[in-house]
Amino acid sequence: EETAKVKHNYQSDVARLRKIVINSLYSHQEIFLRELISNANDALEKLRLVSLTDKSVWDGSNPLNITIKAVKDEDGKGGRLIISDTGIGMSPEELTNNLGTLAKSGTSDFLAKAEGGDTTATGNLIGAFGLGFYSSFLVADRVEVASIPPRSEKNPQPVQHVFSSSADDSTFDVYPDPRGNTLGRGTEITLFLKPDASEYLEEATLSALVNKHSAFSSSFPIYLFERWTEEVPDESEVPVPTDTETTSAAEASSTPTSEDVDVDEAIVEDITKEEEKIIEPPAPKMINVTKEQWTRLNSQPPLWARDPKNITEDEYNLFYTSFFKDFDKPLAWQHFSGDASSGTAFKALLFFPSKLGEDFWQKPLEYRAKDIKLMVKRVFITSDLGDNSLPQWASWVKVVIDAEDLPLNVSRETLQSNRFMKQLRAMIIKRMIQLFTKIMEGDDEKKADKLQEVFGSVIKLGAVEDQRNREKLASLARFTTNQRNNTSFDKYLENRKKGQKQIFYLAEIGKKPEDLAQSIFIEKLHARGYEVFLLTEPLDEILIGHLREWKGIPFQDVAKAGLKFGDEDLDPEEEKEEKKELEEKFQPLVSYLKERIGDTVRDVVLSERLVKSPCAIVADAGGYTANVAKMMAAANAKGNRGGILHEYAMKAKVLEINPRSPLIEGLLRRVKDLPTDEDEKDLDAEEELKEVTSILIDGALVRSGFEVPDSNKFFTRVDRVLRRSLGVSETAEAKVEVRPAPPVEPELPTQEELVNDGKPGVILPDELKDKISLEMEEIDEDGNVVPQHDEL
Ligand SMILES: Nc1ncnc2c1ncn2[C@@H]1O[C@H](COP(=O)(O)OP(=O)(O)OP(=O)(O)O)[C@@H](O)[C@H]1O
Repeated sequence: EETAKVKHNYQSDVARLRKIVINSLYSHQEIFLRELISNANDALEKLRLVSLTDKSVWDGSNPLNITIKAVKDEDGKGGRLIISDTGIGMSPEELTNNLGTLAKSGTSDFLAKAEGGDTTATGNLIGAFGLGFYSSFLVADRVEVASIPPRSEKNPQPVQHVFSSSADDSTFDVYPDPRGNTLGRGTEITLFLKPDASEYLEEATLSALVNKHSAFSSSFPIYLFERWTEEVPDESEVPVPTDTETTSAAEASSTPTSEDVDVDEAIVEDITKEEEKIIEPPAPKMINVTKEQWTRLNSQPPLWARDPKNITEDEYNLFYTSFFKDFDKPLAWQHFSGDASSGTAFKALLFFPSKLGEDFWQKPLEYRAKDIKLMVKRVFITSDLGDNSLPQWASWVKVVIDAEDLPLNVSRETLQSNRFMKQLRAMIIKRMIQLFTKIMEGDDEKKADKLQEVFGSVIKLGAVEDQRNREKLASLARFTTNQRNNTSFDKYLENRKKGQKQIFYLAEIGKKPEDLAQSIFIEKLHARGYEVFLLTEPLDEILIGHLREWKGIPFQDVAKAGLKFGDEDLDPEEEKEEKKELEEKFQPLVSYLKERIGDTVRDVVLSERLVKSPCAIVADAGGYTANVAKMMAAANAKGNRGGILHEYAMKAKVLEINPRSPLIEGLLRRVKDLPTDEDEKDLDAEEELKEVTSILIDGALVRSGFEVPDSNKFFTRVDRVLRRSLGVSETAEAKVEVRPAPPVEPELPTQEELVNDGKPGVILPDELKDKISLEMEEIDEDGNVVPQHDEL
């Protein structure tokens, strides 16, 4: 060849990706066709977009389409598959950059995962990530891409180039196409199929595959080259008179050679001859002719333009997976049309995926919608809504929307200020909430559960983020309570007790609802049959903080002061009397504790919320609950101190004691027994009581989810109390004899010492130690084994 080939090395990520593709996606071989068609479709869309502003690129006359042609080798075994488009094409630089490098962010992480054998990653690989061009190597040993950009003012003399690569090369070549400009414009991808991929040479297979995966993925026509043979009367021949001899002569010409005819066929032939003698006149002479034709595969109008009544579930699923390149079927969809108030008629399809991509949760606040495909009269315009982009919580939704009468040749900037575009955002969100509601209120419980599983957090995020739709989204949010799962705020209110003027909740991030249900803060509520929301997700408490109330009823953190059952007024007289008595009775203990509590808590009160537990630490209305204190501590560890307010909030806690707990009664007795007279002071008893009190307060902190201020002291105290109850001396120390380490040894060990000492760096399990002997070889700088010296 005259033309110089330029050899390039693949960027290392490409080499890795190709390897993963070839090794791990073997069972998904067939996706290559969908990926290549999708690339061709993109190239055609780009051409059409460019031509809106530069007519020299495409004047609208010559066709925009995708063609597929299979060419079998002469020997009938292998062959080539050629996929062409008349799109934007690629210059030699673009061939090198687009096909030789991976420009996508997050690729490396992704590849590492897939290489580590993460099988969910392989599914994502096809879906979220998209393999694009590299999927060619699933079916091809070698791929040649010939491409030429359109003639334009900037590039008046484009030259058709070829990118060529084998599946196992670490390099690729780019060179001028020796055939010259055969394409005119666009790209032609030739796959030299692997021996085990020869099924993709069958037109029926190809046609079925396009119908399955790609029929909807392009609005440009996709043509398949079909070639078949037909038996037709040979019109070139003069009609033959009924003459047996000519017939057998004609037959002889189309019969295989004698070597090919086996015995069975010879017999069949005999029978045929017999029959011929009976049937007169003989059939006209037939010949085989080869017929060829380009058949359009995707002649149906796009799915969104069709009547929903005539569309099957399968069709929606297939459309979704191919159009949005998702590996999994959608969870739900809505097909709708209408006239926006701007006067623009449109048809639209909205899908909920069956899971949220990892990239969404990694950075939900930076995530931008990328799957809102705006079409005008079936022509793709943009998926960039610019300033009208969806709020984060909704940005994962997948929508195709086809407007009838938007001006086609407007720039993207003017498009964004178009009224229709401004309405689009609100319209999509409205439909999303509608679809959420429909599923939540529908009969399909499984689907509703799945919806909560996948989108539960997103709904809560929306309720926090989207003030306008807060009510609606919050009403879709579901929580676990001490009584049931999947409870909405409305359902909670239906279950409210008479007089109850608060919605009770308890929050601790990361805890399991079952564990939270054991909390001392809900002991009494639970025992009395009140329902309490158990909030365990980070967004839950934030949402409640934003809402403050539901239908006029305020939320009450049950770990905070201010909890009211609401039926206190209904308390019988005697109970009120009893309460007063208790307060008087426990007054000495309360006073004693108030002296002892120091900095940890602000006040000591008799508890209304405890049933079995002796005491609890409850946050003031303005203070931090244990949950918030933990989050603040984590934030402070990163260096931002909250100042005085923070200090205050950390300390704004109250110790509640349970007058019905025997432990507290016992404590009261001890306090009362303390001699008050200076002379009679029993220092031991005083000290003991102090210790017991400290343990009780610390225990209350831990039980209530807080940290003890000094865990060392705490355990020393516990230790002392244990000794006392075991009758062990409180001062006796552990008998210890510590042998000091041998003296300092600055010399490094010799090789021999090391070798004899169980071979450094190689650790064998005990049971193998005497079965395996390791032989050490010395290796010189060039990597050769140095001959061992004879042992003396
Ligand atoms: N038929 C084509 N015509 C013109 N350019 C193409 C064609 N096929 C691929 N390209 C170019 O090569 C680039 C890389 O293609 P590839 O299929 O690997 O990834 P992609 O299409 O960008 O991403 P994805 O397949 O995930 O959507 C494309 O972005 C495009 O610029």
